[in-house]
Amino acid sequence: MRPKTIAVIIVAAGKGERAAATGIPDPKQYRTIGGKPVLTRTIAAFLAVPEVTQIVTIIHPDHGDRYAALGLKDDRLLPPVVGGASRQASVLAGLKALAPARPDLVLIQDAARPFASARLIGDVIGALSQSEGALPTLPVTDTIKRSLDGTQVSTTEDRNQLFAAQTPQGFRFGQIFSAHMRAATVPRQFTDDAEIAEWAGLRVAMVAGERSNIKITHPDDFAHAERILTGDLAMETRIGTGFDVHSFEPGDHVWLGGVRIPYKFKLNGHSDSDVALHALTDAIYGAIGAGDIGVHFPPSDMQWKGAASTLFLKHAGELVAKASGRIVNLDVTIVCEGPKIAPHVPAMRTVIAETLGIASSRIAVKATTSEKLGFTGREEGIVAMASASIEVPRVD
Ligand SMILES: Nc1ccn([C@@H]2O[C@H](COP(=O)(O)OP(=O)(O)OP(=O)(O)O)[C@@H](O)[C@H]2O)c(=O)n1
Ligand SMILES: C[C@](O)(CO)[C@H](O)COP(=O)(O)O
Repeated sequence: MRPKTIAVIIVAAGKGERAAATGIPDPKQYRTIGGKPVLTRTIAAFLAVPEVTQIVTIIHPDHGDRYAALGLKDDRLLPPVVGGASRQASVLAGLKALAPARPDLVLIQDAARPFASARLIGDVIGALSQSEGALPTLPVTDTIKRSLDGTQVSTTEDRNQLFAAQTPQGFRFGQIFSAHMRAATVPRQFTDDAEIAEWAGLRVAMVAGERSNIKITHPDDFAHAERILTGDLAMETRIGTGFDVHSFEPGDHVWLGGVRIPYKFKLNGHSDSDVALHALTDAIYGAIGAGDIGVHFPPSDMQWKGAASTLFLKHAGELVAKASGRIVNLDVTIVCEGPKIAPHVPAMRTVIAETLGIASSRIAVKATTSEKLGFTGREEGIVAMASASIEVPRVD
């Protein structure tokens, strides 16, 4: 397959009025964090991703000299383009500038978010293989109130359905370009590109955002940004392991890795007995110190009788999100003489990826026989072993 062309629009044409501080003349995107201008950091984050083929920065008409003073040089950097009076208008200016090159994909990024990681950018690109749009989000952790007059609480929202949107937001170029062109003709301001995509009827998938991917909006966000750089708000990596065994009984199929595989036996157990998903689920629980599958889904509870094990895996993924964590990678090994696992590995990776909302490149499924030794060798059952690597906010 032809490599995809992936362009990036970095919108830097705002005035940064809310972040302005007395005695500091530079707008926020030209101020420094850790000695480097915010905009330089944002652009560098995308230059660090080899799949990115071109980057266009949208600047304010008064900031030409400031942009030139950054001294940025790279073959993939296009000349800056002047933006409009709103973020929406600035993005459209970027899309128009890219139209002659017509890239396959476009990522739209706020200059004011200097800490998007290469991994986050990769996840957004990865999600675009299955979705028309990809949006990094974080679950809302504060209780959210609605007020009709700004002084009295009117209602409390159900935060379980609320997510904070970040950038980069990724799209197929042609689709977001025509959506933006149409949006420019209606009397409505859209605050992000995902909202324009939703309005145009495009499907936008959520990928896990990052706590460190802050938008510098207010003066104290600079201190916050310095703390991110010095590691005070850094993430740490946790490892969890999972192990599961189920015995065979007469039957005609097994569930493994979320896939139904015809076989001469079935696996005995309370749920669908998917050993591979059980081991993975326990590995995730283990990495975040959240007990094990039996604690959350007791076998004594009849509601889990025959349950699809994707339900358990999804729950573990939700606990990771609640802990503001993110799955780095998962690895499971299935030990059995049969059925043959290899033909089903791609489908298993897809089910696991979709259940957890992560890229399938973060998932490995492997299989081995035990050389006819032991209970797996005698075809009495199947074993699965898994490990999970998960990043969570550092605790000291
Ligand atoms: N006319 C505009 C307005 C905003 N942006 C960009 O959109 C991003 C998100 O906007 P925001 O953080 O609100 O920036 P400002 O508009 O600069 O901030 P303020 O509203 O405080 O002036 C920023 O990188 C900003 O430079 C833009 O390119 N063109
Ligand atoms: C696009 C955005 O970063 C998503 O959170 C945000 O909406 C941009 O900031 P603004 O203040 O709404 O312009």
